[in-house]
Amino acid sequence: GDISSQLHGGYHHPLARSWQAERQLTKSMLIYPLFISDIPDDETLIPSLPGQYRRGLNKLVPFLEPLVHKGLRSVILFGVPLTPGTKDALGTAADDPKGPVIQGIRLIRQRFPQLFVVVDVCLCEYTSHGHCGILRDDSTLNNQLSVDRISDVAIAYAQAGAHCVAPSDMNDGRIRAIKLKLIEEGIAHKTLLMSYAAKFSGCLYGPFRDAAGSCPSFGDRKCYQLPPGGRGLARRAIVRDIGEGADIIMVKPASQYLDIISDAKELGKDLPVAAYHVSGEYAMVHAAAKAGVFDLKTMAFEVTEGILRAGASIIISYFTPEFLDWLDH
Ligand SMILES: NCC[C@H](CC(=O)O)[C@@H](CN)CCC(=O)O
Ligand SMILES: [Zn+2]
Repeated sequence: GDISSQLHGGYHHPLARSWQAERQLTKSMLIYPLFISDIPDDETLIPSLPGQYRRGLNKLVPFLEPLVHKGLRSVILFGVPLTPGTKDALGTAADDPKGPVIQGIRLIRQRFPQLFVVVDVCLCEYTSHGHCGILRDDSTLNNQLSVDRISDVAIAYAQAGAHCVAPSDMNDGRIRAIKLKLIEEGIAHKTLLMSYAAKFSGCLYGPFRDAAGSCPSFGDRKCYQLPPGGRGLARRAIVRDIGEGADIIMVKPASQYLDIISDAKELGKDLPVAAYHVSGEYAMVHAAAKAGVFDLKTMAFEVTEGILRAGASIIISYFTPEFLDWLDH
């Protein structure tokens, strides 16, 4: 037949097939989420997040040592305050210098200087109401108070040694506020600002909320996380956050939002795009593999291939420890 109809020759060999991919997963693309609690010797399995644990400060180093040895390059920290009475309406504990996150930053920076430390910035783990900001009397978010508080927390984490701060709150204007305060504090030159720019509401965060104890005590996050159908809103949020000074744009969740990752790459073609393979997506792959739908490792790579194909070059993934092993063989 017509010679232009012949494509098979281009991918008949495994190496040629690998050449067809614009990006291939490497260890340096992976960021591993860590749940750090305020009970020093805590090491508790998170039932809804297979193989993942909540750990206190005393358990972090022994856990991380072998992973760093295997090539772990970056972690993203989430604080899990368990001590009763820690939470309040303002999320005061979020930037407690004695809290698990700030102490975790210092410990990890000191023991693993080669690790790139990303810190999630939000209030939902520290507020009594569980929302990602400060509320008005009518229970809607007070944008100005929330942005002021979130940006203060981001600065505290940066000053404690975070290489990167990543606000996952989805309050309007927090990227600009954080960038301005980083500049005022004279640390903008050594702090990467990664925006959860296109973060969608939905049912894929359940296991995380179990782990972090960050469920909203009433209502939901539909008025500040993006509506799943809102592709235009996501594009507008991405353009806005790039304009406000984001150094990396993140899309979250990942596997059901590949069009948004592709949009982010198009709109932010000069920035790296990150994608967060969230707790529900991770748990889904485990549950399906356990049900015999497919092989776990095969699917973990297949999901990741799609996320990379869509345009991401950084992946936040709970599969990171396994990928460190799988990528070596
Ligand atoms: N700050 C929001 C946390 C948010 C989940 C939520 O909406 O509660 C994500 C953490 N950044 C959840 C991540 C996950 O599910 O893995
Ligand atoms: Zn939050």
